[in-house]
Amino acid sequence: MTLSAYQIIRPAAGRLGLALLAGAGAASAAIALTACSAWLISRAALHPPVLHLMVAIVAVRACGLSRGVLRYLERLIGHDAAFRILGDVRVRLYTRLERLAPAGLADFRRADLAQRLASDVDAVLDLITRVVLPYAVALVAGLASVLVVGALVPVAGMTLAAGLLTVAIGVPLLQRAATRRADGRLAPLRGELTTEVVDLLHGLPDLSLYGAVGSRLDRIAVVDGRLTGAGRRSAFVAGTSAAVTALSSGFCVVVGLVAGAAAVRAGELPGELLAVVVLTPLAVFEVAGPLPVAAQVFASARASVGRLREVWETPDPLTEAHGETPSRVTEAHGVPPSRVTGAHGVTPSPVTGAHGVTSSPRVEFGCGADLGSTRAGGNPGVCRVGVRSAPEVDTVVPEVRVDGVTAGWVAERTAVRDVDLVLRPGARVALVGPSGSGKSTVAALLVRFLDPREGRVTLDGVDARNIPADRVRQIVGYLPEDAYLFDTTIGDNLRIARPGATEAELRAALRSARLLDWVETLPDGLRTLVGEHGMSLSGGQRRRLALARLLLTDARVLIFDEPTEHLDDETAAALTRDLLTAAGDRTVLLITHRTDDLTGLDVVHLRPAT
Ligand SMILES: Nc1ncnc2c1ncn2[C@@H]1O[C@H](COP(=O)(O)OP(=O)(O)OP(=O)(O)O)[C@@H](O)[C@H]1O
Repeated sequence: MTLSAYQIIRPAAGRLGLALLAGAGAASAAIALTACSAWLISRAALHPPVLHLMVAIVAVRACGLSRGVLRYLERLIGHDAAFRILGDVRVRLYTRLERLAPAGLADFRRADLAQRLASDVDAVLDLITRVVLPYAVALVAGLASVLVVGALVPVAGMTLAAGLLTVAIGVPLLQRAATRRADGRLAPLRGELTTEVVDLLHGLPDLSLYGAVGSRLDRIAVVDGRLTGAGRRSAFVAGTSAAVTALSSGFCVVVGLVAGAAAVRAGELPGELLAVVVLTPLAVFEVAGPLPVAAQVFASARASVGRLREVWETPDPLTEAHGETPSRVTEAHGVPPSRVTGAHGVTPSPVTGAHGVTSSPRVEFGCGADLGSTRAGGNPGVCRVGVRSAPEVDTVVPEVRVDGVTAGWVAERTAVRDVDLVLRPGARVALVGPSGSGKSTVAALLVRFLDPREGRVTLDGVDARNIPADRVRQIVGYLPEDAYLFDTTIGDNLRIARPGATEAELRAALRSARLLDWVETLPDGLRTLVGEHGMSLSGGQRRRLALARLLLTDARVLIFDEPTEHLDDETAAALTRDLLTAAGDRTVLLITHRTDDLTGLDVVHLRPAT
């Protein structure tokens, strides 16, 4: 998937064109204002009848007024276009990130990613308002001025053309050679510095304990030094470029004066036009003056756009299966006792008793013609889950199977190999295994954070790759080991799972997670702030709050990843009991290290991939 320049500007290409026209008009008006004024002053010195000056007087007024209006329009339309483009780029990137996370983002550091999403995206704005528009406007206005001055005094016109080419092309080329990619290094260095500072802030307590704060600060100082060096070099070159631009402008004025005076003496140029030839270059260089800076902005903005492209073009961790049976209907009633099977790496283990699955709607996954209305927009071959009749799909607990799955997070490493697992509707299964054996990876496969390299995960027989990831996650809920709590209230943290939830629903979820009694003792109740990462809660309260959030969803298959980690035995046993009770008739997959108390659960052992 590529991100071309056209794709970037497409949402506001028309507006950009208008801004360009307005900008070129404003620049031409400014140059014409100087030229007309110069002619008017020279001509007036000869005391002609005032009527002979009327056209020039009107032209000066018209140019003076239109310059301001057109400049305003250029800014207004240009920035409007740029912000539209910026908004579109941000939405595209966030959508892409959503698709990539978490498996596709393994190679990116969080702070650097934040830097890319903030200042690197802003560079797109610079690219449009400080590079594309100034260059385009200078091209139009410069060409017109060269033609006019050249028509009056050819040598002056050619000198002006040479001066403008020097400023627009020569100086940027020299700049590029002088900075030796310093400009291009600014964005990555800023990303590196942000990463180091965020790392330091996160790890400050540990670094203090080990007395390692100084060495981290030294590392930051090194990166900061490199960034300052690149910035200083860039600023020095910008200053030199400004000096060369001023010299070029002065040179064109002097040549215009000398060549123009010679033309007047030779009778080839009326005297009052000499001022036009001499002063027009000054106005043109007002327009062309920012071009060396624009070229510098271009170098650093190009690096930023390259960094955005890296995110955009990161290979998709999710794949779509081919050759799937078009559609399939499953009957959910009369669910037989569930069974867990294991091939390589998984010990076969019978499972007893489905838990109260009684509903019997017909649920369809796939791409049957009669489900055409549920086909996922713009993603051929991917179909949504459809329901032929009430009750809702979410009341049905599908059978989830993992068949001969091999998968990994990074290309060169395999996290799980040839895993088989069956979760019959209503089953209660404990997935146990040594640390690093791939238990969380199995969970990631079940919610399509990751797709199998070999084998397949199915929901009621339909390959999960044929069901949009979002939909899979509505059916299969996951409570990760490090479930994230946002720095907001208890209520808002819960509403992430169900934005329209009423207070009664929130309280019911908290009650199921055995947290309601505690919340009711708080002066602010559901409006209590939990702090960054939920730091104002205890470990057990954090987990119960995250559990309540998961219970608030309609997911019919619940995966709990080490929910009792770091809790004492008594609290752990109570939490396990509570979450199994709260799960009701939903399927439960409990990932755990603890093998001491798994009463009522069918135990599946996962062995490491290698
Ligand atoms: N997001 C990730 N990016 C890259 N590699 C990962 C990621 N998550 C897990 N891995 C790798 O996959 C392998 C299996 O890890 P996983 O977390 O699934 O094991 P686990 O059995 O859940 O471990 P634990 O019990 O310690 O949580 C490990 O080698 C780990 O390094």
